[in-house]
This record gives sequence, structure tokens and C-alpha cells, in this order.
Amino acid sequence: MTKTRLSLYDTTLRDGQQTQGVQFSTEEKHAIAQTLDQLGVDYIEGGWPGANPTDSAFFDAAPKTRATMTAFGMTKRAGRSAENDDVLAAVMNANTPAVCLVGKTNTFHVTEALGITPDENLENIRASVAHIVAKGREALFDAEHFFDGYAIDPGYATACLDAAREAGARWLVLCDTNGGTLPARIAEVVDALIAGTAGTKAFPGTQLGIHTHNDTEQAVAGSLAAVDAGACQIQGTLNGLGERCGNANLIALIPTLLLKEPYASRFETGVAEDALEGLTRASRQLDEVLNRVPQKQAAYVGASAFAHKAGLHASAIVKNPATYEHIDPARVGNSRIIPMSNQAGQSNLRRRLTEAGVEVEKDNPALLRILQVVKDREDRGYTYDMAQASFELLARDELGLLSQFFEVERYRVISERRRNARGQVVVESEAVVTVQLQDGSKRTGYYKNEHATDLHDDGPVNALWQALRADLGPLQAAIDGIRLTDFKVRITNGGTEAVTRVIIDFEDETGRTWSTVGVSPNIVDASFEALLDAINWRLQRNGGSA
Ligand SMILES: CC(=O)SCCNC(=O)CCNC(=O)[C@H](O)C(C)(C)COP(=O)(O)OP(=O)(O)OC[C@H]1O[C@@H](n2cnc3c(N)ncnc32)[C@H](O)[C@@H]1OP(=O)(O)O
Ligand SMILES: CC(=O)C(=O)O
Repeated sequence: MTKTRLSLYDTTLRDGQQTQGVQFSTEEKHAIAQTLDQLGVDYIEGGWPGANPTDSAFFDAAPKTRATMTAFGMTKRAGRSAENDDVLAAVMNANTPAVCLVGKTNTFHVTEALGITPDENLENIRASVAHIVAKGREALFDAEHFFDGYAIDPGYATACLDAAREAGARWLVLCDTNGGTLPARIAEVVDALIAGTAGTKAFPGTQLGIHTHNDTEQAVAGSLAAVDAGACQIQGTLNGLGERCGNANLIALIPTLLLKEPYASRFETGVAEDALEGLTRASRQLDEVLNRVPQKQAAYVGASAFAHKAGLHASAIVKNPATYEHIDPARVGNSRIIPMSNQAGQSNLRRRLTEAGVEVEKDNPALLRILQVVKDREDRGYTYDMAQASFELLARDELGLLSQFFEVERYRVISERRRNARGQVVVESEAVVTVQLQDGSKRTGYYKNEHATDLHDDGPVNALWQALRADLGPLQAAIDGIRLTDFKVRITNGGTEAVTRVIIDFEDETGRTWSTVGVSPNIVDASFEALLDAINWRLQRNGGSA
């Protein structure tokens, strides 16, 4: 059977940025675009050029992608030509090969929101799309509020689609803008459009796209319903980011289309099998950018998506993973977790330790202890998914393989905000750390950014880091090249109390990277724990020498 090609259109950088609390920097947009390109989507909607400086800067140096880079905008306003509409001009000036314009298709919105006549709106759609096509670009038309408009006046909603089609739009994208249309209704409307029973001419499925919102938690189901009925483009976002409750989640849709029937047999997409293995990484990368905790129960890519906790599940999984898994987690770059206190949990743990260069024989009682410590600590707010170095230290400790290179006797950190003699606000931090080395000698490291030309220093955590690494005597050479590359803070639950969790990423002069975690009600102390783990991990790995 010949497969139908489905087009995947990503709008993470535009509709995703309409999520409350999300504001990508230009650099972040570039990184996300690269990830999307590697994944194999067909279109990347980079934003709305001219609407804000970040989006404009993104298009000023748009990344070279295999996917078609697309600028988003709206149809021209009434009373001016497409050539003279400044908002449309900014969109066109981004010089992207494709342009997607949102336009009204619901008479209620035409009269209420735009305050123009339905005919004027039809002309705005027609002229705007024709303008894009005349400039040699591919035109997409996002039919805003299409399903609601269709319910009120199907003739007018389809006339809007027709105006865009007549003007040369490649894709007519049916938007469930308010997210209230259920999948069965979406299928019914798409069916009618393709069959030509909707009041006007028939629209081929190869020209129809679907853009759903998740206001009833059915954006993915709505997209699949449209595809079932014949639509050939799906618009969505990574992790379902988007206005209000979000958009259709491509991270759930892509593996469904590739791995599940009837989609796998009927359709093909631009996502290759090996790119699918990058899906979990792509999802986590976005969470990293947003400083969000990855949603554990996210379909396919969540840390719990293939976690088998119940005893019956875990024991069967060891015999054959297919017993409790709908797909092999490796296909989407995820992995199986069998948590805690059973034989399978130990196998899992031994694998993690081997990766860290620590070989432990089967049935070593320390394995159970490590599992218990991990469980207790995670209950107190720690997380070891992202802090492999701290996990390794914990495991080494339980196994009696942890070398004690030094002990911290005390630290002290002061941050001060004051006015200097010129009346300017100055913020300064200083820290002192005293350690005892193995030979009993004491060392004290001190740091204050005395030579700062700026009026604000890098804060108490940086001062502590500099003081901790300022004087470790003979151990100094082993830690000199360590650099702190990222610092993430989160308030989380430790038992019944809110605590601060800090995760810090490090890199050394060889490019090796590692991450550590610290937890405390006190943010400075949580940070100190993570800093200390970083130095200890490096010393364990290097045996205390450079
Ligand atoms: C369904 C969606 O998600 S569509 C995407 C929505 N995204 C955004 O709005 C984010 C980016 N938007 C912006 O930065 C701004 O709204 C801009 C720069 C585009 C426009 O800003 P402003 O000129 O200040 O207009 P403002 O945002 O107040 O209002 C939008 C105007 O566009 C008009 N408009 C809205 N949709 C359309 C359309 N499809 N075609 C033509 N005009 C439209 C409105 O009637 C309103 O005009 P009015 O000011 O004469 O009443
Ligand atoms: C265009 C768009 O984002 C919507 O109608 O939801």
C-alpha cells in the first residue's frame, strides 16, 4: 500500500511562546530550531517577525534548516493594500521561504474583533495570500476559529478557505483556536470538507492541515481525528507548549504516527527511525531551556513512561519487557526503570554503576542499601536523574569506595547591598571556607571580588565556589580546570516541608561534564552541597591528582 505523506508543522517558537511564563531568547530559539530540524519536522514556524525584538532577531540570522523556515503573521488590515500593510511587510521582510498568515473565518470574530464586514475580511484573506504568492513564497493560511465559525455559518467559514485557496495557499489549516471542539466533531467537519458536502466545493485532504488546542485535553486526539478523516498536515509543539492549555503535543503525536496502527501502515513523515530515538532528548532539552521539571508522566518520553514499580509488573518485565510495555523505550530514546528493592531494581542499579566505572557483583547487599538511600533522599527533595555525579558519590559511599580527600570544617558567606561614597548601589559578596586535609593540616580559602568594575558581583554562590576552590593545597591541581556552566534552582517538597533543590552543571578542561545536586531549606547551603559534590566527584575520578 502506498503511504500518504503527512506534513509536520512545528509552532513551538510561535504558539509555544504564547504560553504564559514562556519567553525564549533568540539563542534559545536557535537551539530549539536545530533540535526540531534534527527531529525531521517539515516546517519550523520561527515566530512573528516585527512583533517583538526577539522574533525579529531570530529571523535576522535564521538558522539554516532542512525544514522550511516559516514566518507567522496576520492577514492585512482593511482599508489598505497588502503592499502597504506595515505588519505584513515586517513578516515578508524576514525573507522566509514560507509565510503562514492567520485570518478570521468566523463571522462573529469578523464583526466583533475586527469590526469589518465579512466581504472585507474575505478580500483581506485573498489579497494577503496573493501577495505572499506573488513574492514567490509558499503561503499557508491558518483559518482561525474555523470549527466555531463553521458551526455558526459553514458557508462563510468555507468561503474563507476558498479565498485563501484561490489566491494560491498551499495549506489551509483548520484551527480549533479555543480548543473546545471534540475529536468526533473535527472528523465530521474534515470529512465534509473533503467530500464537498460542506456547502462549497470539495477541498483535497492533501491541502488541509489541523491546528488544535488542548483545552479539553484532547488536542492530540483531535489531530489524529483530522488525519483519520484525511487531513495531511498537523501543527503542534514540543511538549504541547502553547496558548492557555497548550497545543497538540508533537512529542506524543510523532511516535504515535510512526509506531502505532493504523498510522504506521498508512502514513509516512519526515521523521526517520534514528531521529525518533532523539525524541526524549528533544523533550528534555526544551524543559532545560524553560527550567522546568520534566513531566514524569509524559507519554513516551517521561521518566515514568517505562517505570515499572508494582511487583507483578517488575518481575514480569525482567522475563520479557513486552509484558508491560507498549513499545520498546529505546525507540523513542527513553529507558526502562525498575525502581527499588527487588532483583530487577538491582540489575538496573548495577548497570548505572558500571556506566560510572564501578563494578559490583550481583547480590552485593550494598545494592539494596543504595536503592533505599536513593529512595529516602528523593523523598527529601533530591533527584538523581540529572545529577549522576552525586548519585555516584552516594553509591561509592555505600560500597565503601569513597575516598575522603578533605573535610569541610566551616564556611561563611556574606552578601551586602549598600551605597558607596558616590551614592551608587553596590552589591558585594565574600566567602571563606576552611577545610581539613587528610594529613590533618587546615586550609582556608577566601574570596571577594575586590577588583570588580561593575557595581554588582556574581553573588554568594559564586563567592562560595571561588573560596572553596581557592586553597585545597596538594589537591589544587586536580580541580583547577573545573568550570561551573549552569545553575538551576527549584523549590520542591522534601517530605512535608518545602525545600530548595539546586542542580549545578560543571565542565573541566577536557570537556568532560557532570552535574550534582544539593537540597536544603537554605539556598546557599543547598548550593554548597552541590559544589562540594562536584569537587569530590572530580577527585574520586582523578584519584586526587591532576
Ligand atoms: C490565534 C493566535 O494565536 S494568532 C497569534 C496571536 N499572537 C500574537 O498576538 C502575538 C504577537 N502579536 C503582537 O505582538 C501584536 O498583537 C501585533 C504587533 C501583531 C499587533 O499589535 P497592535 O498593532 O498594537 O495591535 P493589537 O495587538 O492591540 O490588536 C490587534 C489588531 O489586529 C487586528 N487583527 C487581529 N487579527 C487580525 C487578522 N487576522 N487580520 C487582520 N487584522 C487582525 C485587530 O482587529 C486589532 O486591530 P485594532 O487595533 O484596529 O483593533
Ligand atoms: C493560529 C492559531 O494559533 C490558532 O488559531 O490557534
